[in-house]
Amino acid sequence: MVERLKPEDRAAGLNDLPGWHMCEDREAISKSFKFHNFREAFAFMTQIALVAEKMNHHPEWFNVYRSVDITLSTHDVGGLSKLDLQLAADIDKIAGKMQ
Ligand SMILES: C[C@H](O)[C@H](O)[C@H]1CNC2=NC(N)=NC(=O)C2=N1
Repeated sequence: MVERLKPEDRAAGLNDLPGWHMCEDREAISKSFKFHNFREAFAFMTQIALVAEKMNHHPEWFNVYRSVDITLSTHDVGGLSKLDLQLAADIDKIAGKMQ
C-alpha cells in the first residue's frame, strides 16, 4: 500500500516539478497544458492514459479544445503519494516530447 507523503517530501518533490502547484482546496497537485489544436491535446491524453494504466494510477483531467488541465492525487490515501510525483514527471516528459 502506497503511503501519504510527509509535507517535507511533498515540498521537495514539487520543487523538481516546474509548473505543478498544490491545489488550494485539497491535497492534490495540478498543472495546465496547452497545445496547437485538439488533435495534439488528445494525443497527449492518450499517451498519459497508457502510462496511467501501467501504473494503475489515474489522473483527473479536464479538456477543452487544445487545453488540458490535470490534477493528481492518490485517492487511496486521501492526499499525495510518490505515485503522483512519478506520474507528474512522466506527464512532463510526454509533454516535452510533443514540442
Ligand atoms: C483499486 C485500484 O488499485 C485503485 O482504485 C487505484 C486506481 N487508480 C488510482 N488513481 C489515483 N489517482 N489514485 C488512487 O488511489 C488510485 N487507486
